[in-house]
Amino acid sequence: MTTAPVGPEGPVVSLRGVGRRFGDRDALVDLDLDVHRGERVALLGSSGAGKSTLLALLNGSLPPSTGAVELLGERPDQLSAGARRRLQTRIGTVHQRLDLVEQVRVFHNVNAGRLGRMSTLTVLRSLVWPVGMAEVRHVLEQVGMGWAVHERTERLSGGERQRVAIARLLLQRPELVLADEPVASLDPARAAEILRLLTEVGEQDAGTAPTLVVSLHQPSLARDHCTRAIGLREGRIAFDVAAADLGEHHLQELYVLS
Ligand SMILES: Nc1ncnc2c1ncn2[C@@H]1O[C@H](COP(=O)(O)OP(=O)(O)OP(=O)(O)O)[C@@H](O)[C@H]1O
Repeated sequence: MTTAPVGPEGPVVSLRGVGRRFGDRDALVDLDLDVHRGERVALLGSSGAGKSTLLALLNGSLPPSTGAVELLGERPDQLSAGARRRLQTRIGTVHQRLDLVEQVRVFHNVNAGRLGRMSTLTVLRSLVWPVGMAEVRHVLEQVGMGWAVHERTERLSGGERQRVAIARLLLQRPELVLADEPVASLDPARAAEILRLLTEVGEQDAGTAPTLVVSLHQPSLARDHCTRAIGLREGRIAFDVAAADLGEHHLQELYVLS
């Protein structure tokens, strides 16, 4: 198994001729894509364009139907289940549904960020005697939730839950951060704040530039927080431009009904 981080030159994500089919429907068609360390990529596209499918390929949870997906220098579809899980501990994903356990206290949810690095015994023991509380407190403070360490997760608002999910990511210290519409239900100020936090996840250690792929519906957020914008239309790349160059004509390509 290769565990060394990908060198600065090697792409964090490399897709060659990648397609994904569900039954008789093509969700993604013949994608070629490289993402390099430090890039912040916004994925734009109308509903059903293939954004979530692409993010599932990028976290190794979904194999491609055709072509090759390489993540952090490895082919997840060619790894054993154990090696794939280890690879996935190096990739942090924030889903729309956040995947928090509602009935437990916040520190348990944050501590789940290191599950891949702890033995099963330590995981079970930590349910009773939580480990690493100082670190948990620290990452919660980073997202402005230091007060919530012992709160029950079910009592938190939607925006607070989102911050807890990001604190969990901070503890995981992933090399690649993936986020599927993380700000879809937030007001503009909160949306900007969550994106700022997401771009900072990888900046904890000196010299570690964050690599982020995030699906968004608001082009202004892509321009403000990302370096690159990729438009998906009907499973294909419609454009791939510097985020600063994202213009009205790009969006028309995506959102005008055919
Ligand atoms: N598990 C699945 N089974 C069957 N079809 C699927 C599955 N996942 C995705 N699809 C189909 O693949 C296509 C792309 O879906 P995907 O969820 O990737 O789009 P999206 O761009 O993320 O859309 P949205 O913005 O609505 O979340 C859609 O036609 C969808 O119905």
